Amino acid sequence: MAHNYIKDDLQVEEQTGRVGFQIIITLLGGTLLICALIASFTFDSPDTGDILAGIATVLLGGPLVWVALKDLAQGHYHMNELVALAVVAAFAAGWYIEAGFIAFFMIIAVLIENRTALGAQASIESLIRITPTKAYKLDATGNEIEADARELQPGDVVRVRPGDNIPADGRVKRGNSTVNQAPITGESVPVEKEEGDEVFGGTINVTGAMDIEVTKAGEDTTLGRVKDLILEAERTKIPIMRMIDRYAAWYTPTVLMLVAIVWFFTSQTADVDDAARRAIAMLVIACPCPLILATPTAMVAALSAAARLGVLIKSVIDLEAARNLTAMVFDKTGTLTTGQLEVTRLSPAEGVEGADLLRAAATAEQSSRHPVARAIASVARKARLKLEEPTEFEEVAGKGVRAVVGGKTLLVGRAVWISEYIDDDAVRTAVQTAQQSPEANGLSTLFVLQDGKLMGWVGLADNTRPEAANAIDQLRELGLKRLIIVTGDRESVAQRVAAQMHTEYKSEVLPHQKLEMVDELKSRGHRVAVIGDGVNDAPALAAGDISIAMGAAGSDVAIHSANIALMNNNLNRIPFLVNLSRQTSNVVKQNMLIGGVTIGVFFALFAAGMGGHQAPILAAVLHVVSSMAVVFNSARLVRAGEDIEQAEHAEAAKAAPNQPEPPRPTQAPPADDGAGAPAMA
Ligand SMILES: Nc1ncnc2c1ncn2[C@@H]1O[C@H](COP(=O)(O)OP(=O)(O)OP(=O)(O)O)[C@@H](O)[C@H]1O
Ligand SMILES: [Zn+2]
Repeated sequence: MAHNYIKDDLQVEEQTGRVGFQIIITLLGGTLLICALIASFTFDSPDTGDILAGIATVLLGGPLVWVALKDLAQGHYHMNELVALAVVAAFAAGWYIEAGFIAFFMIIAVLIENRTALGAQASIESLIRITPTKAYKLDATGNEIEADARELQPGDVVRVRPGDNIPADGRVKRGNSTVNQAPITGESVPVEKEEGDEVFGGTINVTGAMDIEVTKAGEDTTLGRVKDLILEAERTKIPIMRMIDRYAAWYTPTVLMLVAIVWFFTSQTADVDDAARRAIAMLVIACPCPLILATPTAMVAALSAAARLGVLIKSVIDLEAARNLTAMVFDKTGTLTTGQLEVTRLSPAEGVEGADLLRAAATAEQSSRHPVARAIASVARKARLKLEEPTEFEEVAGKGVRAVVGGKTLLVGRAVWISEYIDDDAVRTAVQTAQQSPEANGLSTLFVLQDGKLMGWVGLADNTRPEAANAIDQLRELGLKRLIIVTGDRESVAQRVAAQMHTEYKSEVLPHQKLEMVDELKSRGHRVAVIGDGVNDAPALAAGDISIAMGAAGSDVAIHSANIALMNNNLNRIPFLVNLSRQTSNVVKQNMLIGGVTIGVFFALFAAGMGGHQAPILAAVLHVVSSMAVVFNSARLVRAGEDIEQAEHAEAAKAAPNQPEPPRPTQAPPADDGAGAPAMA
């Protein structure tokens, strides 16, 4: 904040309270000033006017001078000194009305600056303050008791009805519904929720009633994390902001010196009053508010626009850097594709039953969170297979899993890795043949090995995200030179996806090779963003100049491992980010120009005697106007991404009327139909 009337670290509410008090003082001072003006015109004796203006100046200028003195006493220079000095000088010269007006305009500037800054912060706060305070907890007998949402504990079960805010993060225990997750994910299309699905505190339950088992409550929820991150991001600084902080100490003395020089010469040639007016006007116009506000107001506005679309930028440094990216490395599974794989083929080896192959694969994969593991688990559930608990389990990143069940060792994973464990040449050839077979073409394949014996393979398919190709086209139009898909999956799958996206690709890459690729791009001078879902790509994410985690809602790891957390899975947020970064940079440049030109040009003009008798008040008005121009210019950024939002709203509205299921009453868990078992080959 430009003038430090208000401590940054106060809570918003307290700040708002302070601002309210200041408005009253300002209004009072302003009224007195106007009375003083009228009095000085209507009464012959100027005394009444002067007394009123004097009181107004003390009311308005008092705090200003007080803060300046306090700053001086603490040994740091701020811009307050310049204005304070101007007010004191005008007061000392007996120009009470001028002194009053300078103080008045300064305070108006401060109020609007603070209001707007608070406004931006408050918009984020409002995004955050949606955390509900009430919850309906179910006790052991199934009775609802009203409870404080902040006092919920993991394990509690709460009931939410249509229209309720969901009080905490949790998992649906009974019932189903659609949920508007926009407060967290920035996506207004409601999401279907059924038993076992994850829900987030602060999102809005739309159609049905659900019982939810709390997994995280209070500050631990996703909403709590998001709030912390946004507030932290606002405190971060890009280098130019640090530079301004550093030069601020030199600024005030330099201005004072220049003013002293002008004063020295003009007081000898012109009359002293004129010299004093010039000096006062120069002090006022030199106040660097517009320059100091130029960057932070733009950054905060951009951060809040991004947050609204579910793009959590954790530091303004990354917001600033995004505009200069030249390359992007995309993970495939879960990033460009939905990551919701489907088992489309079971291909048991001779003498093995399809069901046994599936059971073996599912048993080994039980504890894995990899998308392929989930796909297999889901089919096994639908086929109602009973699974044994492995006695040993190990996941080899980017390769597969190893489990020991009933004394037998199961290996499930990619062909190359599995082949390492096959002694029999004929079997190894069989794996290769299967891998190259037309049935496996375009499918992700997992081979299952039991005690060195091949049980067969499982084929999985994944769909590309509908908006992916378009998002990548936009990135290309934005001038990004290299767009590369890097995947651990096999060639034929990677090639198919890359063909749809018109990008380069690299397949069958191990996690550490993803990292090496990023390093290589960087060594060639590229500024690289890595976009991943956090599964087997954490090292690559860490290596990027900027890392972007997809679908971060619900995954603390993803939120924390990347510079930018995308709370939804919508890839169009990535070109939006690059655009936003460029817009923000432009706004900052415009602001600097507005501030620099106003201060530089008018400083010189006032030195040359512009404005005559009105110079001090004119300077105060110009200072307010230029500060406002900067603040409002920045505020334009808050609207960035509105087109995306509107398009999504329209889509949500279109989807709403023909929703497949009417609101359903709670309780009865939907029966599992057991259908959907995959085709047996
Ligand atoms: N838990 C697992 N069970 C079985 N196979 C696995 C497992 N984890 C990895 N694999 C095998 O290793 C390969 C590479 O995995 P990795 O996670 O690196 O990439 P991916 O999921 O295929 O795609 P992307 O790299 O685009 O995310 C997978 O295609 C799969 O064949
Ligand atoms: Zn100022």
